[in-house]
Amino acid sequence: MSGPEWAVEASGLVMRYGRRRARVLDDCTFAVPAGRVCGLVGPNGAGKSTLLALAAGLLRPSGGELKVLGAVPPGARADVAYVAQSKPLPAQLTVASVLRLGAELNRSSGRWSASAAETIAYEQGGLDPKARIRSLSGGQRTRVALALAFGKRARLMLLDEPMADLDPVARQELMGALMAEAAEHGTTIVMSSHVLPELEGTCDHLVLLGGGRVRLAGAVDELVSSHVLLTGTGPLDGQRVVEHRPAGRGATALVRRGEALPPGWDAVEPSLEEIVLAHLRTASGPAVPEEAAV
Ligand SMILES: Nc1ncnc2c1ncn2[C@@H]1O[C@H](COP(=O)(O)OP(=O)(O)OP(=O)(O)O)[C@@H](O)[C@H]1O
Repeated sequence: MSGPEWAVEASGLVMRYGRRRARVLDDCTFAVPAGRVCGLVGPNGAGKSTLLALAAGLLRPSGGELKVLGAVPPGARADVAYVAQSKPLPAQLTVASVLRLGAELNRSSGRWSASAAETIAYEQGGLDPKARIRSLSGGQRTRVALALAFGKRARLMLLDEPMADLDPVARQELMGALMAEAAEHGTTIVMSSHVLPELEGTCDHLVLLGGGRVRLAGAVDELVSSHVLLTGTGPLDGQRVVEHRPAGRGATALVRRGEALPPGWDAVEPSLEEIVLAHLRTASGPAVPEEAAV
C-alpha cells in the first residue's frame, strides 16, 4: 500500500467547545485503515460532526492526537474533501460557476476531474448549469456539494450526513457513485449517517460514538463475528452482555462472542443493524469491554 496505512488515526482525542464546557469527545481512540468505507454512527449530539470537522482541520482538538493521511489536520488538506452537514455554498453563484471555482481552487493539486463533478451534477442530477445556488432545493445543493467532493479526486472523503436530504433514487445512485469511487481509486470514505440500512452493505468499517466515547470501532465483518444474538430464557452468567431485552416469554440478548453458550439460549449471527442498534440503545451506559476493536 502506498501512503499511510491509516487514513484517520485518533489517540486519546478530546474535544470541548470552550474551556468550561463538557467534553464532546473524551479519550477517543480508533483508526480507519486507508481504502475503507467507514460509517460513523451515534445518537444526536454524539460528536460525529465535531469529529469530521476536526479531521477536516476546521477545529483543533482540546487534547490527544489526531492524524489524517499521516498528517496533523489540516496538513493533508489538498488530499481531503469535506462535505459539511450544512453544505455551505455561495448562494449567488450558478452551479457551473461553483464547479469552475472548485476547479480553480484545486488547480495546484493537478487532480481536479471536471468530468467526475459534471457526472454527479448534470448527468445524474439533471441540474441546470445556469441555475443559481439560492434557487436550488436542499437535495440539489447537496448534489452540488458532492459534485465538488467527487471533482476533487481526494484520497479521503469526509461526508457529514451526505444523504440526509436526498430522495431514495438519488441516495441509491450517489451511494453507488461513492462505492465506485472507493473501488476504482482506493479513496477512503468516512461518512456519518443515521440510516442504518444505508450503511449495511456499503460500509466495511464502522465507528460508533456515544456519550463522548468510541463505543465500537473496527472492520464490519470482525464486529459481526465478534457478537452473538441469543434468544431464550435463563441466566447469562459469564456473558459480556451488550443489551438484554424481553421478547415474548423469553428474551433476546446481544452478547460478545467468547464464553460457551449458556443453557436455555439459542444463538444466531446478528446483522450489523442489530449490533449498531443495541449499542446505540445502550450508548450512554458503561461501555462493554471489547477485544477486537481497531
Ligand atoms: N460550535 C459549538 N459550540 C458549542 N457546542 C457545540 C458546537 N458544535 C457542537 N456543539 C455540541 O457538541 C455536541 C456534539 O455535536 P455534534 O454536532 O458534533 O453531534 P452529532 O453527533 O453530529 O449530532 P447530530 O447527529 O445531531 O448531527 C453537542 O452537544 C453540541 O451541542
